[in-house]
Amino acid sequence: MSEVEVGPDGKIIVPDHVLDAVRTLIEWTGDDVAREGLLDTPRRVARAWKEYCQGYAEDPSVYLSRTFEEVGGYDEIVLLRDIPFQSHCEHHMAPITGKASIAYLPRDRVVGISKLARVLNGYARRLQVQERLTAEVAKCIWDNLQPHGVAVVIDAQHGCMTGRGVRTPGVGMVTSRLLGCFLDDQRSRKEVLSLMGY
Ligand SMILES: Nc1nc2c(ncn2[C@@H]2O[C@H](COP(=O)(O)OP(=O)(O)OP(=O)(O)O)[C@@H](O)[C@H]2O)c(=O)[nH]1
Ligand SMILES: [Zn+2]
Repeated sequence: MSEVEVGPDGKIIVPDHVLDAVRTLIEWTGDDVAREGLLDTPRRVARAWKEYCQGYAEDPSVYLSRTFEEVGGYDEIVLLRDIPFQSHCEHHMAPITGKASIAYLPRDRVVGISKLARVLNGYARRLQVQERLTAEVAKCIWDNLQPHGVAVVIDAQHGCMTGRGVRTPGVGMVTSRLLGCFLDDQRSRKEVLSLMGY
């Protein structure tokens, strides 16, 4: 990822070639980059994209480095249900909006629950396909917490299918990645999917 410079106003300084790229796209779509309402748009668009894609500047596994072992012997499923998120598809750079449910069965330690949402956002704020996003979140939890099982289910709508192309608003894409006991043991799988509401 390229380094960013920040100005005295605390905002990212956008290099000229990035401004030019946005201007080129605006012109190509048919508008006039010199009209007043669009003068600052290239800078805003560039900064917005840096924010949409701020996951490139993060290593989500860092969020799972702080764990707690004193959990009163709790050894059941921990689930964060229906976490809203936004990502962008790598094919059209169109928004992917949806919700994710993330569960794990701890082995000997748990993590602060907000960290599961942080891991999700760390991967969502990149150019993605939903399948990879689902797999990356699951793998990160599996590798770093070494739990008995991990389950991630994502239900999302793709802007490239609603605002353009096939234009089918309201269609959800559902992906899942089950690891460990949630993959191997049918009862555990049923339990976690039912807690998630599936
Ligand atoms: N599997 C998968 N496909 C996606 C995802 N996001 C977007 N797509 C699809 O990526 C495909 C790209 O297909 P192409 O034929 O190369 O592009 P296109 O001509 O713009 O396709 P249309 O969207 O059908 O107009 C489309 O079918 C999209 O619906 C995703 O997260 N996972
Ligand atoms: Zn797309």
